[in-house]
Amino acid sequence: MFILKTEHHFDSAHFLHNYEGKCSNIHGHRWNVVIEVQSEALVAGGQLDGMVVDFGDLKRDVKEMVDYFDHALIIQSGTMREETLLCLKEDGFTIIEVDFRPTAENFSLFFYNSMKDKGYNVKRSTVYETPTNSATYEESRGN
Ligand SMILES: Nc1nc2c(c(=O)[nH]1)N=C([C@H](O)[C@H](O)COP(=O)(O)OP(=O)(O)OP(=O)(O)O)CN2
Ligand SMILES: [Zn+2]
Repeated sequence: MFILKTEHHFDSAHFLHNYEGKCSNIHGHRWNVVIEVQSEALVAGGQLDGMVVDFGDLKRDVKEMVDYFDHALIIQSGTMREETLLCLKEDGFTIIEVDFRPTAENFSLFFYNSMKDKGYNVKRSTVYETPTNSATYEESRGN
């Protein structure tokens, strides 16, 4: 089995709704996203001879997916008053609403599925919220 790994980061703010502790306040992270794709076989012949996929293509797709979230305030839909949201947007702030609580775990699943949707055979997706805290999503064996 061949496994290719690439990573890219984004800098964004978030908060955890219904959380008791400092993470209920708006704060920022450098989120590092590590994507691994797998294949039993290598391409034979042509430009991709001896590769699973071209690192260039893989890196471009991960960057594109991750850059969407860069320099934004990420909020779980329904966790901020509409008036507050409107004011922030009117004042030019970039707000990205997601339909999940923005935890490292949920982001790892989100990026796993996004890469799968792009056609990659994803092995696992890991999201670092801090240099020492990360969450990984991978499918259980048998799936
Ligand atoms: N299982 C999870 N636990 C927590 C998550 C998460 O995504 N998954 N997220 C948070 C907060 O977002 C928080 O920012 C991270 O908390 P913490 O580890 O306390 O952050 P720091 O490293 O910045 O802590 P310091 O001790 O102040 O350095 C909470 N939990
Ligand atoms: Zn946080």
